[in-house]
Amino acid sequence: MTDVSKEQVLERLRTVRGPDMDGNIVDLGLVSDVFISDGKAYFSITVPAERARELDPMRAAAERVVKEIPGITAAMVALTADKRSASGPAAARAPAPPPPGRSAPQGHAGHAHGAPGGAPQRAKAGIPGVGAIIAVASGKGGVGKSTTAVNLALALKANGLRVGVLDADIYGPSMPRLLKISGRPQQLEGRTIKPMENYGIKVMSMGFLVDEEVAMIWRGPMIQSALLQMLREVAWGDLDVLVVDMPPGTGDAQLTMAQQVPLAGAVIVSTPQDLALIDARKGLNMFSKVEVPVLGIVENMSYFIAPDTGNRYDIFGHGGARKEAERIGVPFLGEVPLTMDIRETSDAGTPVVVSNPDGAAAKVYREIATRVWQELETLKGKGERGAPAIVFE
Ligand SMILES: Nc1ncnc2c1ncn2[C@@H]1O[C@H](COP(=O)(O)OP(=O)(O)OP(=O)(O)O)[C@@H](O)[C@H]1O
Repeated sequence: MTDVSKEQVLERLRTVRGPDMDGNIVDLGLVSDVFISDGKAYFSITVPAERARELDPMRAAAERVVKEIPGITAAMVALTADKRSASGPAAARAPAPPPPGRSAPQGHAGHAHGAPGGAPQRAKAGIPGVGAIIAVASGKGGVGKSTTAVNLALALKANGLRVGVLDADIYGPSMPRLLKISGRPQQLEGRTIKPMENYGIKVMSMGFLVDEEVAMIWRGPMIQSALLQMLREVAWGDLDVLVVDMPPGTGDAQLTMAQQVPLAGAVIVSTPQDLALIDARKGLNMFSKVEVPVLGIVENMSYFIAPDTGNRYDIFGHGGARKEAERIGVPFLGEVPLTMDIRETSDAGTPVVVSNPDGAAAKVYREIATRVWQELETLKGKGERGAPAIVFE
C-alpha cells in the first residue's frame, strides 16, 4: 500500500468546517503539523479554550474523515487551546474559575474551609485489610483517566504491591473492558461479594453487576449506596493499595464520592492543553474541599513518539501540567506519551503494563507508580507519626 502524504490528509481535512461553520479547519490555520506513521495520523486542532467542549464533534469529524483515507488505519486528534483569541489567554491564565477552596490545593493542610455543609473528613472508616485507597480523577472526561488508573494499578502490582481496583465511574464503567473481565461476581456468605480478578489484581465494577444502559440512569442516592456497597461489602482481602477510578468531572456526584470514600490521596490526570488544565484545577479544588491530599498530577498524551523514527514531537503543548503542578505546589508524577499501543492495548483489554512490560510506556507507568507510593509513604509519616521517634543512644 502506498504511503499517505500529509497533503492528502490536509486535503481531506478541508472538508471539515471551522468552528462557526465558516471556512474549513485547514484554511483557517487551525490544524497543527500532521504526522503520519505506520498508517496512523496524528495532529491537533486549535480552538478557543472556552469552546472546547462544544467543539468536540469537530474533533471527532476530523478523525473520521482522515480514517476514511485508504491507507490510514487510525487517526488521533487532540484539541488545543487558542492562545491568540481575545478570550483565550485570559481564560487560560485566569485563576481557577470560581476558586472555592482558595488556590492552595493541599487538602491535608487546611481544615476550616469544608464543603458547604460538609463535615470534617477525619471520621471516615477505612476498609479492613486495605492499606491505602487512592483516587484517580480528572476534571473532565476523555483525558485518559481510566487508562491511567488501570496502568497505574498494574504498575503498582509490578512494583511488588498487592493491588485492587474499584471502578467508581458508575456512569461509564470501563474496567471490565480494560481488564478483559466478564461475568458476574460470586456472592459469598452474608452480603459479601467476591471481587473479580485478572492480571493479579482484584477488581470491582458496576459493569459486572448491571448493564451499562441501566447504570446511565442511576440517581444520586442509588449511586452512593452502590458505591459504598462495592467498597465495603467486597471481600478485598489484604491489599496495599486500592485504586479508585473516579467518574470524570467535578460536580456534586464526584464531590460526594470523594467524601464517601476514605481516600489517602488523589492522583489528577490532565492533558497538557490549557483548557484541560483549567478543569484539572477544579479537580484539585474538589479534593481540597473534602480534605484529601493530592498525591500529584500526571500529564497524559503529553508528547508523541513517531513509531518509525523514535523521534519525539511536542505537538500537544507538552509541559503544561508540570508547570501547573509547580505553580500550585503539588508533586508532578510524570508524563505519559500519546502512543498507539497505549490506546490499542487498552481497547484490547491487555493494558501496556502487562502486554509490553519492558516497553517505554510501561516504564513510564512504573515510575509514576513509584512516585505515587513514595508520596503515600511521606503522607503516612506526616499524618500518623507527627512526633519524632525517640532514639536512645
Ligand atoms: N497516552 C495515551 N495514548 C494513546 N491513547 C490514549 C492515551 N491515554 C488514553 N488514550 C485513549 O484515549 C481514550 C480515552 O481514554 P480513557 O477512556 O482512559 O479516558 P477517560 O478520561 O477515562 O474518559 P471518560 O472519563 O470519558 O471515561 C481511549 O480511547 C484511550 O485508549
